[in-house]
Amino acid sequence: MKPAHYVNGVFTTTGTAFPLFSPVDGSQVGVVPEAPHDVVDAAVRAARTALAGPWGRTSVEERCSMLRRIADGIEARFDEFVEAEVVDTGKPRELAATVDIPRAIGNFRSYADLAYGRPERAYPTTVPGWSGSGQALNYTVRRPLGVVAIISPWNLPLLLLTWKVAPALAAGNAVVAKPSEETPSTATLLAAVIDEVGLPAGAFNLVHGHGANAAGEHLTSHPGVDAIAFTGASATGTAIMRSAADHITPVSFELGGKNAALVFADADLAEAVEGTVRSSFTHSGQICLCTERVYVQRPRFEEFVDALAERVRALKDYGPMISAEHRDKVLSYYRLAVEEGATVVAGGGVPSFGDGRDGGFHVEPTVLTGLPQTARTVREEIFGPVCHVAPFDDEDEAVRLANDSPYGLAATVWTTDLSRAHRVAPRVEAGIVWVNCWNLRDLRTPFGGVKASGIGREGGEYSLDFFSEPVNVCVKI
Ligand SMILES: NC(=O)C1=CN([C@@H]2O[C@H](COP(=O)(O)OP(=O)(O)OC[C@H]3O[C@@H](n4cnc5c(N)ncnc54)[C@H](O)[C@@H]3O)[C@@H](O)[C@H]2O)C=CC1
Ligand SMILES: O=C(O)/C=C/C=C(\O)C(=O)O
Repeated sequence: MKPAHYVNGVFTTTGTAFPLFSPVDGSQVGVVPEAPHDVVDAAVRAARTALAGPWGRTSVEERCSMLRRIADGIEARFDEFVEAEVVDTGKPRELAATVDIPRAIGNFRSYADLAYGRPERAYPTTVPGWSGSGQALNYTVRRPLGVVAIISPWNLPLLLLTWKVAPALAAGNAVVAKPSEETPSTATLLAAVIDEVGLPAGAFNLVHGHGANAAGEHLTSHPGVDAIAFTGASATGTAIMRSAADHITPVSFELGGKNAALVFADADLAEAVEGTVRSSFTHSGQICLCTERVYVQRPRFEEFVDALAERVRALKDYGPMISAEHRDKVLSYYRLAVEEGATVVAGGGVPSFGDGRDGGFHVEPTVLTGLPQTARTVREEIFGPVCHVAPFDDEDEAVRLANDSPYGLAATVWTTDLSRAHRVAPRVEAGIVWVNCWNLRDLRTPFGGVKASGIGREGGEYSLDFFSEPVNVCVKI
């Protein structure tokens, strides 16, 4: 299915088309329509109208049933979704088939369960001295925020889009979504499924296009938008927040990370190495949760670096960077690392496959050592298949190094000492701390970051809270 906007229940390709390239071999695989301002305006208007119409009158039971049917609809077209995700991102098919698409289905099912079973609190109130009984019943009802703009990135396109769309719809909002300009295909398929399920026109709208000075910015600065949920770069979060400030629009932000792994000398080293291969190199490091800083307790430092480097040199079946631009950015960090004095213990360049992939946007999985904590390579998010490994001496130093970052999204602690795990985890300034694992996700848990890694929490009830407004009703008895 070719990328198309979906506005008020109608597919359209209005707007200048821009090319879509395969990250695997650099070939052009399609075109994407850039939504002009009037298409974005029409989407926001359609969403507003939907709230005043049948969509605004749906019960939570009806919405949850629709969410389940959307999940079924994605499942019925599973292979088509996998193919579209692979074409757009170049990620290994297995990753799309075992993570991205199943997780999108899971997002709709889990929010259907959560929204349906959601309790609210009531407070029997007595106010001494109040004329009459002085008694009341206070209870809370939740009302949707209204028109919600959802802006999603290219790294986990359907997973991250549906992570926001599902709770937004469950809570009764009308959605205008803009996926990344690099990955429009699964979002268009999602619109097709939503169309088949028969959501009232305007409840879900999709516009394609770029971010700054284009469809994305027009949407996030739109006075008709009541809330913005965004996942992407921290710098983009800053820009969106500026637009949102004009209308005091609430935001939920999942931003970048420069995530640390702490490997203590008592860790199961083989497990820590294998875990770091996953945490640093899954999807070629293009996940905000990926580890880019590894700190290893000094007695095991050399052993860890040798074992990690050997595993990383053996990685062969990895995907490309999303674009030529992003590849160039990652390679500029590989050069910067050397200028800053790094030792490149694995990778560091561009691979040669001897086939069509040489026209694509691959970079080598890379392990660095030898940089000071102040190096830009150690402080800035690279978002590629690279980690820097440095030694530490004791627990306090490990925590200090982990926290010495403008970001605070995720961290991993590798230790067999349970007391240490419980001591260290709460001291790390991050939204998520994994112990002896990485990216083991439960969709009910709070998800988000501190410092430059975001604002607010999504996941489970946290998303339902963001996408709704609590209203206190006080009934005098
Ligand atoms: N989840 C994460 O943490 C992600 C981090 N990144 C980082 O960001 C860098 C840049 O990648 P991009 O694709 O440019 O990420 P980005 O943050 O610019 O793009 C994410 C989404 O925001 C939209 N957008 C961009 N500027 C906007 C604006 N001013 N107003 C409204 N919407 C806007 C984009 O069109 C896209 O849909 C990457 O090199 C990587 O380091 C990128 C994607 C995801
Ligand atoms: O929810 C997950 O499992 C993964 C989330 C990843 C991001 O938010 C990201 O890479 O931006």
